Amino acid sequence: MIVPSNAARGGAIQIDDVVKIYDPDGAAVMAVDHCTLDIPAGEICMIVGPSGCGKTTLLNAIAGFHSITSGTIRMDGEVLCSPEKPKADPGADRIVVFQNGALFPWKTNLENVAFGPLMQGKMSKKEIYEKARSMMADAGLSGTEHNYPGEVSSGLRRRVEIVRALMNEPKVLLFDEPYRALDSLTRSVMHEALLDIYYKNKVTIFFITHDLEEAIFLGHRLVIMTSRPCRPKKILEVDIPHPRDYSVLTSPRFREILDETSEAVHEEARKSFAAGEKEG
Ligand SMILES: Nc1ncnc2c1ncn2[C@@H]1O[C@H](COP(=O)(O)OP(=O)(O)OP(=O)(O)O)[C@@H](O)[C@H]1O
Repeated sequence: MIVPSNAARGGAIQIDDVVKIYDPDGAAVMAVDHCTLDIPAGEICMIVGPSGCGKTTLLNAIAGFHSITSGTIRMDGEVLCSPEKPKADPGADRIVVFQNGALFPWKTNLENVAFGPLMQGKMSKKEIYEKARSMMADAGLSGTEHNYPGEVSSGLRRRVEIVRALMNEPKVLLFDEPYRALDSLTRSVMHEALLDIYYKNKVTIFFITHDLEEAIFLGHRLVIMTSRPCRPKKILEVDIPHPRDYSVLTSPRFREILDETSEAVHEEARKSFAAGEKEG
């Protein structure tokens, strides 16, 4: 296994036999079915599955937005949620990166990045701004500090979103199809931005996507989910070394992994379509 090098920082997620049933006394929609998955600290774990299979439900359970019905989710061995406490407490250690429109348009990029820690008041204003500037520089955002989000390209805006999340020193970043509906060129810029920032921070990344090529390009590991209710159908290490760049997309190994996985993904997509799940 290609183990990323930040186990010390934490952020390992253990999903153990998790079930989620919405509206158990009424329509009883089972979204997650006895799902077990261990994500080591610092891994980019790509969750691939058809529309409506239950991926977001799992992400929301980790983030603490929704309860689970049974099973346990732990982070670094500590229980986040379980039958005794079905909903995890949301926390700054697990942040959902909202990729579009979550920046305050009336604040500069620097003010956006500094906003969370300023609200928390745990550090001095001077320290916060120093840290914000340094993290922005690391993410290739020098020179954009005093621009408003609307004044920079969408690629730079997305970097600002991620840096804003990282200012809180999370252990886990959660992404829910952030690049869906973007054209492939813009997506490739986003992927580059994400990996650039990841290489400097090495947080655990739980990343949901429909797109197998995106999953293989970014991930240390692919978790292909079944159609609803979701549970891992196939888990595969992506044994292409990081750091990666776009030449990976044309490499023979990339094509081989795509061949090995696309049938599993399409089979689940067909089942999902036949079951009438909404199209994403
Ligand atoms: N609050 C809710 N009440 C009832 N059913 C729900 C609720 N939220 C989600 N569902 C259902 O649970 C199933 C899984 O939804 P979920 O959003 O987790 O899937 P997904 O894989 O993230 O889908 P997509 O890729 O389309 O975002 C779907 O059938 C959905 O309609």
